[in-house]
Parts: sequence; C-alpha cells; structure tokens
Amino acid sequence: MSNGSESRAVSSRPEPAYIPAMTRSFVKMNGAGNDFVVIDALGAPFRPTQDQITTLADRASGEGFDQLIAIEPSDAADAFMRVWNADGSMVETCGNALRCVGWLLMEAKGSDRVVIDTAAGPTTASRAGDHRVTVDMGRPRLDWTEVPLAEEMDTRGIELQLGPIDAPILHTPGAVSMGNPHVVFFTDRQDDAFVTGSGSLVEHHPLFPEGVNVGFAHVLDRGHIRLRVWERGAGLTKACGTGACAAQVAAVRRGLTDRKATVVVDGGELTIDWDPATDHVLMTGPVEVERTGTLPF
Ligand SMILES: N[C@@H](CCC[C@H](N)C(=O)O)C(=O)O
Repeated sequence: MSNGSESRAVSSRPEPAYIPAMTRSFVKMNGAGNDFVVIDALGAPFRPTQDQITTLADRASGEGFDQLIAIEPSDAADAFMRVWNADGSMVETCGNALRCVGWLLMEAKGSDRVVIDTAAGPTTASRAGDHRVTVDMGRPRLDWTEVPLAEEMDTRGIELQLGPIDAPILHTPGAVSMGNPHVVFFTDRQDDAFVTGSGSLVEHHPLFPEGVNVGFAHVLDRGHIRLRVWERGAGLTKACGTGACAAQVAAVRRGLTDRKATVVVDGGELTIDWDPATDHVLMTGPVEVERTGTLPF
C-alpha cells in the first residue's frame, strides 16, 4: 500500500523543465481556402527556425500552407495564437486562422465561445453554425502609419509614390489596420498578373517598412465586394480574413457598401459586419479540417 512518504520520494526526483517533443502532430485546416498547419503548443514550447518554416510551407516538397499557427497557453484567455507567414516571418494576427483555432478550442472545451489572445490583442470566437465561426476582430485602426498615404491616399499619390498601378483606380484607396497592416485599392482589374505584380511592388515599398498586405477590391453592389489579396509574407492567397475586414471598412468609409456585406474571395465567402454600436468588425465564415499529420521536428 502506498503512503505519503513514498509518493514524496517519487516526486522529489529531479525532472527536466519539460521533455522536448521528438515529433509533433498537427492539424491541416483552412478558412475559405486560406490554409494553415496548426500545432498544439499548449504543453511544450514550439519555436521553429525560419528554414524549418519555409521548408514545411513548400507546396511541392513540404506540407504546404499560407500560415503556420501555434496554439499556446495564456493567462488572460483560453489560448494564445502565434502566427508565422509562409516566408517564416512572425506576424500579429490572422483572421481566417482565428476562426479555425476558435473552432478547435470550442470543440475541445465543448463550449460555444472562446477568447483567443494574439500579438494584436484578444479576440472572441463564437459558433455561427456547423463549421462556421464568428470572430470579433475589434476596432479597425485608421491611423496605423504616419506616411502621407496613410488614411486618405489619393490616386496621384499612388502614381507618384508607389509607381504606376496599371489599372483604373475607381475610388480613393485606403489604409486600415486590423491588428496587421493593409492597403486596399478599389479597382475592377483583379487578374493574377496584375495582383501579383502590383501586390509585390506595394508590399515591399519603402513607405511600409514592416511590409503591408495589399487588397484589390471590386465593389459589386452595396452588399458585395469581390476581393483578392496579395498577403505580406505569403503572396496571393485564396482568402485573407483581416484583408476582407479592411476592404469592408474602407468601402463603408467611402459610402460604397452597407455596414454588413459579403466579401467574395477565391476560396469562398466571408460576411463582414462593422457594428456601428461598438465600432467592432465581426467576421463570419467557414472552417474546414483537411487532415492530420506529424512534423519531422
Ligand atoms: N491570412 C491572414 C493574414 C495572415 C498574416 C498576413 N499575411 C500579415 O503578414 O499580416 C488573414 O486571414 O487575416
């Protein structure tokens, strides 16, 4: 029969602070086509090198993803979500990943609502149907950079400072932070060559020393925007959640859409509702689990 002194003897053995995982399992997920490798780092720290991330992100030889996501412990929330782009850069947040991580946490906890902390601040995710999640993305920031183009860029400014954009610019472009930085151009030119060429030009422009996500938005009517986004550190993706919020905020500010609109992206649709009562942007969209796997590190 065991007694207190025996158990004390066992627990007093020196133990390592944590036992490093030899391999690590992951869940491959996507939100409207924007895809992620999601790691459970609640029990053991996960700090991949830039080389490991870019190798893993490769769609030909690795698992392939737009962003790598780690779910970490948090004192202030249900979890902390860490985000790396496919190029290995660590960034503030990711809207589509917040829906995926929110869904995973709600499934694990059997709850309908969770709080997820990020480097951009805490967010709340709640169920909005089967494999659908709403995330409260908080208040948009319109003063995130002091460059002359910041809040109300004009077409002449773009020509002078960003180089010619080879497309009709239909409305004044906007700069919006959803915790991460976005510029939004309103144009009906959205072909791959244009989005890739102009997107990479603007992403690396000296006006944006931290880089920027670049949206190309075509307003279809007061309730619909067709959007393609060249993402900082990831290139052209099938969807960008924070980009959809930024496009809708910029469109509302220009009187082009109602406060609630559908943003049509390459991989599906996102509903974006900029609540006038709270000034918060609510994003609703799908969550998909593709498969599970094991990382080699
Ligand atoms: N796909 C994301 C945004 C991911 C980060 C972005 N590329 C950045 O560098 O800020 C989303 O759904 O919001």
